[in-house]
Amino acid sequence: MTTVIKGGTIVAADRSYEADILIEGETIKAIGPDLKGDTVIDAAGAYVMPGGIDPHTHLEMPFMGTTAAETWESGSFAALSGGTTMVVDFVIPGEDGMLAAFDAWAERSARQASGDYSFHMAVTGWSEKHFDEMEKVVARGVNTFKHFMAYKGALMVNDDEMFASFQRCAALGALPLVHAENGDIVAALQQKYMAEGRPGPESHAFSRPPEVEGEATNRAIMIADAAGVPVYIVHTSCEQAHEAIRRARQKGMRVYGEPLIQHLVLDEGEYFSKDWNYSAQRVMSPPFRNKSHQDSLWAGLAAGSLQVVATDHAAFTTAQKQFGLTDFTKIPNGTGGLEDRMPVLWTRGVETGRLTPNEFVAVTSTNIAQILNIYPQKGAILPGSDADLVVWDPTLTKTITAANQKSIIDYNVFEGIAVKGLPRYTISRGEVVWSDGQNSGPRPGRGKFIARKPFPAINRALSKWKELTAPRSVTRSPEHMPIGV
Ligand SMILES: NC(=O)NCCC(=O)O
Ligand SMILES: [Zn+2]
Ligand SMILES: [Zn+2]
Repeated sequence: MTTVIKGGTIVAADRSYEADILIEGETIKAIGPDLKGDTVIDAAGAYVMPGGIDPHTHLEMPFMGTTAAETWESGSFAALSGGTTMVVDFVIPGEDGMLAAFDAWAERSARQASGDYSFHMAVTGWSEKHFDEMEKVVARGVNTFKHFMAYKGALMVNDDEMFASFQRCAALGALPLVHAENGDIVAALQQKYMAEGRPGPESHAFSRPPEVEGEATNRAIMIADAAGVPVYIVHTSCEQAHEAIRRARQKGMRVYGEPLIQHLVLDEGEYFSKDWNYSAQRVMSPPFRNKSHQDSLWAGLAAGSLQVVATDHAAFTTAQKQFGLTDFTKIPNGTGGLEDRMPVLWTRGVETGRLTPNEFVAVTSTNIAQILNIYPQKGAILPGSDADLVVWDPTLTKTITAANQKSIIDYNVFEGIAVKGLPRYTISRGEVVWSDGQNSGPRPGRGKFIARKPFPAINRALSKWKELTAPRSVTRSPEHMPIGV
């Protein structure tokens, strides 16, 4: 069974050109003019791009005394409807450890996901068990380990634990990921605002200023350098953190930064609404920042000092947000965005000239596939690549509203934003899983787990350089030593 995507302009991270794409089964067979197939997908007037990859989601995550309400079924369908064909979700171990948590995530996703997925593993403490389990997790196809420098008393790890885990990552060929906020200072500021009788959601932003994120980002980079391993900073939201990443990269360090679509377009004013629900629905960490931070993030994407755009989709209902009605520290942290990342980034990025279409593809798909070591299976339009594609129609428009979304959450943080540029078709491993105007519907269970191999090349380069530049002891002959030693 073959399919031809006809008449479109292929937009890859490195170039744009006109060609048809022949799909055989689940993969791309050929690219060229006048290709023929059993069925034809019309791409006239449209761009054909690699399907989006969201490297940061939390579907059905147990967190802050509740569980994120977005399910694998609703979340993966929401993703496909917005042009995202793969998500990478965070496995958060409980008391039973990493392997038991992996199994729970694998069971939920295998049953429900309609698009492809992969996992990161969180390291939430340090012991011999963590050390041993990390190797088994890598063998199961996970090459990224997440460290929370915030959420004190829950997920947070200290510097020595992070250093130990980063060294283990280096040895296993894995990449550490970091939520960079100084958790001690956040906890102290949270107490201060509560003690002052300021329990509203705006205090969430006050307790997590950009300096708290900048300091932790610098510290994470320093620890990664000491461990001889690259590092990926998740949800980079401010100039202070971006500056740390930029500076490290200029020094030759392999440091990656991930802004979220929310931080690029929504600002701190969201927390000053008179409507408690409205502000609480937007509580996430780090919080939304002001326009100057947004400008910094956009500039970083264009300049290449920031590489990817994610959502950190951690979607809680309004009722769940109300757990923090009298105490902002109890509002479950997180917002949605899976469905809207691609259209909002296109509208605010490409339509305004802040990003080229090729840069759009790089930050929504290709760079992510390369950093996570699944390129060119994903993130590419090349013969042999998975046929994960979006036929992107730059003339389609809609106004985002919770009333029409695929997500099952009862609000949308992008409510009222008019977007121009949407998928005409989303294709996942050769199958049309979304077509504008005709609800193809999700087929829970069709999504596949994508195993990711460790990164021997980068880690070998780093460890070789570390060895060459390591401090050397001085060998001194007896005549150069004080008498009696
Ligand atoms: N970002 C957020 O507020 N919630 C999800 C968990 C995390 O990534 O910190
Ligand atoms: Zn985080
Ligand atoms: Zn997250």
